[in-house]
Amino acid sequence: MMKICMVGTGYVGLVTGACFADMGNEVWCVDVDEVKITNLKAAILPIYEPGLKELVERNLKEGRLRFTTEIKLGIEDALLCFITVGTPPCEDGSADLSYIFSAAQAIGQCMNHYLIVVTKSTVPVGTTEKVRDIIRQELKVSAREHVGFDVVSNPEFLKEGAAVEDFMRPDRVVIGTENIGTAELMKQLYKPFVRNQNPILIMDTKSAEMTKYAANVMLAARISFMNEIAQLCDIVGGDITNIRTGIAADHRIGRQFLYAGAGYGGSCFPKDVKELINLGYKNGLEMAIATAVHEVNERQKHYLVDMIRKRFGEKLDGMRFGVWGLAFKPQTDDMREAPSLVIVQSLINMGAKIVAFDPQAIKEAQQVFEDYADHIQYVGDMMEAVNDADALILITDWRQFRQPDFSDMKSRMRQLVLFDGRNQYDFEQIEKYGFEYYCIGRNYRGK
Ligand SMILES: NC(=O)c1ccc[n+]([C@@H]2O[C@H](COP(=O)([O-])OP(=O)(O)OC[C@H]3O[C@@H](n4cnc5c(N)ncnc54)[C@H](O)[C@@H]3O)[C@@H](O)[C@H]2O)c1
Ligand SMILES: O=c1ccn([C@@H]2O[C@H](COP(=O)(O)OP(=O)(O)O[C@H]3O[C@H](CO)[C@@H](O)[C@H](O)[C@H]3O)[C@@H](O)[C@H]2O)c(=O)[nH]1
Repeated sequence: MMKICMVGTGYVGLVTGACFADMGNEVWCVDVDEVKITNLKAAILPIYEPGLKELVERNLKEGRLRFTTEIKLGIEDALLCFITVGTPPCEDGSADLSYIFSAAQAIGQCMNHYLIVVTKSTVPVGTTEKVRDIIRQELKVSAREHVGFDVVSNPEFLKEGAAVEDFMRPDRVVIGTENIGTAELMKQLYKPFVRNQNPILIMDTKSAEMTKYAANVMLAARISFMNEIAQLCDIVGGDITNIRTGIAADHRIGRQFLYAGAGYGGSCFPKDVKELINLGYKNGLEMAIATAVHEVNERQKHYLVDMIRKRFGEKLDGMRFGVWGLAFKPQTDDMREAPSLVIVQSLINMGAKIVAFDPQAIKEAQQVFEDYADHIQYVGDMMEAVNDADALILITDWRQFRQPDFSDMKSRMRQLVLFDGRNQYDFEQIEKYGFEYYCIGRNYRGK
């Protein structure tokens, strides 16, 4: 059993804290957001994440997981303190490290015994050392210079929508430290999570920090690459789904993250690609691949809108578009950088009315689209979204959209036009019902 403090109780802090607690550790989750903490004490979660509520409820009840706004209380008995605050993008694309630095300051101000401070947030190379400097400085000010501590980089690789599963069974755990004792302790902490020969990788701090960016940008690059090939297929022919299976059979390429679609979104890929570009720029190196990954994704987010424009023209006044899926991916209510933001706003700006359904993200969407409220109607059932619609747009690949009742849709829609941003349907299946079908990288009409 280890005593652990999480500073920042968002996706990563809450999932990590709950999973550590579930393995028998004693965990305090700290956050500056009082409402969040009050709710969490009553097991009311700020996010939707499969399996997380049960985990929080169980560990709260059994006393291993506790919540507070007071960092002093959180680190009082702790041996490990994880920084899991946000690192959102600044205007220029660089990571905003102000939350990291204020967390480090707060830790330094109340630390009075040996503590290992772990940066789990995604941070650019050198940040963990800056955290060390800030803590050292704070200890000096409080004349507690004799208090020892260490810093470690331990980036997190969980995916939203599968966060608990990913944390409980990680492909690998990356630990960046130059200290053998700290490495050993971190290994002990993660031992229960590592199965099937999946490694715990000990490396230097800077490599650990960079590994996180390299992983995300590599994954984002696969998606942008497939999206670009898909757009080319729409011009010259070929079906991106065939091409995907054709290349995925090569073990060197593999099967995952090769799905063309409406573009990648979320709180990680877009910001991490931009930060890597920015880090290169600041250091005199043009990050040509990351730049292209970003640019292709921006273009991809407009691709469905371009198709709609080609089909219906510039002016969509009086037209009604059903939308299936608003979250940036299935199994989450997260709307950060979701492709739906670009698509819905563009269509409204062209005069359209939107009728939207998402299984989890409607509450989030209402906030995000506040300025567009007069032009969006939210419905609680996927079929309601297609009533009187001139077209249906599928943006997020929630499983429940996989096999809809096409004949019911046919009886409800004004025009049978379907824009599928996630290649969910077969042509034969769709055309049998008389739908005009547009998708990504399978639209070649000149055959
Ligand atoms: N969301 C993911 O799937 C994911 C996965 C891997 C890594 N990451 C990285 O992890 C970090 C956190 O991401 P997130 O999605 O969990 O963020 P989040 O926005 O969901 O949560 C951050 C939390 O930190 C709190 N906070 C801010 N300053 C604080 C302070 N000084 N003291 C205490 N709490 C404070 C905020 O109130 C918020 O609740 C980011 O760097 C992100 O890139 C995220
Ligand atoms: O083949 C694919 C796979 C994903 N996506 C899109 O890519 C985005 C990101 O998806 P995913 O990676 O599943 O979700 P995230 O929760 O953003 O997870 C990523 O970002 C996290 C935060 O850094 C990392 O920890 C994870 O390893 C990394 O996968 C979503 O918009 C998906 O729709 C595609 O378009 N095609």
